[in-house]
Formats: sequence, C-alpha cells, structure tokens
Amino acid sequence: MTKILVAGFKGRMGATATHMVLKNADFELVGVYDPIATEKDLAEITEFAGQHAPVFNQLEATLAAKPEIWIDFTIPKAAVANTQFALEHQISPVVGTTGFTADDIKNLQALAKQQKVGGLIAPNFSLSAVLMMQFSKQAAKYFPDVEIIEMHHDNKLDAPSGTAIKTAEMLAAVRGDKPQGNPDEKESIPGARGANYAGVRIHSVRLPGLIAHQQVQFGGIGEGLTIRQDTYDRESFMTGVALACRKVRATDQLYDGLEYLL
Ligand SMILES: NC(=O)C1=CN([C@@H]2O[C@H](COP(=O)(O)OP(=O)(O)OC[C@H]3O[C@@H](n4cnc5c(N)ncnc54)[C@H](O)[C@@H]3O)[C@@H](O)[C@H]2O)C=CC1
Ligand SMILES: O=C(O)C1=N[C@H](C(=O)O)C[C@H](O)C1
Repeated sequence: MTKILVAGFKGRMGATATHMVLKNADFELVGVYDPIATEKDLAEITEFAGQHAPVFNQLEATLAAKPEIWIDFTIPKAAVANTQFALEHQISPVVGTTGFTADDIKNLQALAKQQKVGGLIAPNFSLSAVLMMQFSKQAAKYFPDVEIIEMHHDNKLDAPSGTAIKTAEMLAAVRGDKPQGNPDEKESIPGARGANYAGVRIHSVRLPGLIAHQQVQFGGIGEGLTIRQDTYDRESFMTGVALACRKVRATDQLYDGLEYLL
C-alpha cells in the first residue's frame, strides 16, 4: 500500500483528495495536514466519521506519519515550501496547488534531481483540460491569433489560473512572442485587454456558481475556432491525482504537467 499524506485537507480540493485516498484499496492515508486544523483525528470531522488518520497542523510534525507521497492542494504562498520540504525528506510530491513561478519549478526540479525523488506539479489534473491544452497548441500552428478566457469560482486566490498560464506557455512554444490587436490600441480603463503573456491576452472571470472553465479562442480571416473545457465537479481531478500517486515513485524527476505521466 502506498502511504499518502494530504496537505490542505480542510480545503475544497484537499477534502476531495482525502476521500479519494480513503476510497482506493492500494492507498493508505497516513495523515492529513492543514495549519487551521484543531482536531487530532480525521474521524472527529463529520464528513470523515469512522475514518481514522492523524491530523497535523505543524509542518515538521507530519514526518511522524512517514508518508511516501505528499498530495498538496494548499495556497500558492505555502506550496513551494511544502514541496521543498517533501523532496528534502524523500517524500514524492503530487502538487495541484497553482501559483508556482517558472523559477520555482526549475529550482524544485533541481532539488528533486539532487535528492533522486520523483514527483509531479500539475496545474490541472483533469483529462479534458490536458486535451484542451494540447488541442490548443496544435491549433496555434495554423491560427496564431488567440486569446484565453478562464472562468473560476470567486474564492480563487490566483489570477490568471495555473491552467491559463500553462496554456499560454504552450501556445508561445508554437506561435512565439507575437503582439496582437491594433498596435495603436489604448485601454480607456486599465486592464481592459487582460494580462499579456508573449502577446496572448488572458482574461480572468471570477463568479459564484462557477468551478473551473476555460475557453481558448482563435481568430483567422473570416473564421474562428473556440476550444472550451468545463469542470462541473472537483471529483474530475481525482483520476489524475490517483494516477500520479501510482506513478511518481517509479520516476526520479519532478514533472511539470500531467501529460508526462499519461
Ligand atoms: N491542479 C489541479 O487540478 C487543481 C488545482 N487547484 C488548486 O489547488 C489549490 C487549492 O484550491 P482549493 O482547495 O480550492 O483552495 P481552498 O482555499 O479551499 O483550500 C486551501 C487549503 O490550504 C490550507 N493551507 C493554507 N496554508 C497551508 C499550508 N502552509 N500547508 C497546508 N495547508 C495549508 C488552507 O487552510 C485551506 O484549507 C489552489 O491553488 C487551486 O488553484 C484547484 C483545483 C484543481
Ligand atoms: O482554483 C481552482 O479551482 C482551480 N485551479 C487550477 C488552476 O489555477 O488552473 C485548476 C483548475 O482550473 C481549478
């Protein structure tokens, strides 16, 4: 059985991941971690009644659980330090938290190599999102004029979303750094044209009722193409998280994207 600890278990994704680990017979939930936790045992929480696992609210204390895998769905500010901590202690990170910079990822990959520990940082664990990004990359060869509209629930901390940033990186690998729109355009209200990644505009919508959605909109002469992905339930991320937990121990590098393990 693979020994797993879930960091951020009091949050929306962390709680979903905790249920996922409990449901899979080849996984053992050895602990859960969240600085806001006041319980000692997971079973004290109504939605986990009857499911026993130690609860930690201090980072160092989690080592007592001896996890092999560190699932992280926390906050951008904490996830870099958590991932570093996991690697330093030979624990394989499976990280869904977004907000990592390219430098953060590069430094953590170097640490993973040095420690000979495999892991994964993925801004999106849903298969439809991975396909949406790959189809968009393909389309950018023929339609280099493109904008991204990402739409999320209004509790999200980071903008643009990790998925939108990764999509923009993948588009840039094909279309290069190319400005779009009228070279003389002026924003009457600052921000009207959205964020700018290598000339691709990214628009972030935050509304109650949404979970996670993204539209990649291409324009050509007299035609358009829209590639859209919708998340209706956070359960959709769990197939990818479980797959990563089963595969990362067999690697000795820290991958950046679920596609490397599919
Ligand atoms: N990769 C993917 O497929 C997905 C990634 N996400 C990302 O996952 C992250 C979490 O999202 P939600 O669950 O919606 O957020 P949330 O706000 O519901 O949960 C975050 C949890 O992290 C806890 N936390 C704060 N500091 C911590 C620390 N130092 N160590 C451990 N836990 C800590 C908070 O107390 C909270 O319970 C976000 O960055 C989000 O963008 C969300 C959905 C899918
Ligand atoms: O915060 C979320 O909810 C999500 N965050 C990830 C991101 O920033 O791309 C993945 C998904 O979009 C849900």
